[in-house]
Amino acid sequence: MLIKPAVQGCTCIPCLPTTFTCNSTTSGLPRFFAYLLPPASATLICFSSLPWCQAGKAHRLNAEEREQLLPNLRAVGWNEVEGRDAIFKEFHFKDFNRAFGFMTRVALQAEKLDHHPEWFNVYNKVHITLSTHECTGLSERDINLASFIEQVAASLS
Ligand SMILES: C[C@H](O)[C@H](O)[C@H]1CNC2=NC(N)=NC(=O)C2=N1
Repeated sequence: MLIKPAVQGCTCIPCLPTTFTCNSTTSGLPRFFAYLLPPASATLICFSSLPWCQAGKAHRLNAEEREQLLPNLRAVGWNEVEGRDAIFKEFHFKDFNRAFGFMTRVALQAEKLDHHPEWFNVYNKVHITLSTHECTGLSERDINLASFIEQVAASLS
């Protein structure tokens, strides 16, 4: 079942992926799988049907949600941090301008979402760790921000 972003989807993310497939409900909320294009090999990311600004307190992802969401992020280079409930990815760009441009675009969206990455930059490298203070661990906010970050990185490479 295909759903147009204008009808459903996470309104917190303006740069919505192009294709949505509707799945069964989880915890009473319909969930949507977005195939991010590019990259050519489709990446599967799940969004809540509600933007988190309306979704109340962030909750730590449960085992079922992790099983559903993390493999797709692992496939594009995100890894779980050892000893901490967070995800990490290292990005490489052609030069400092591209790295800083990437950070600027992510920063503006992070501020809009009120969800901020922990990051480190030197020259063309950007290290990003995502975790949610509010629940001291990984929440859907991190998955959504990682998805946005992937889209920005793909648009710059
Ligand atoms: C008060 C303010 O809304 C919160 O501290 C926001 C800001 N940025 C945030 N960023 C992250 N990564 N997690 C949060 O829980 C969070 N909360």
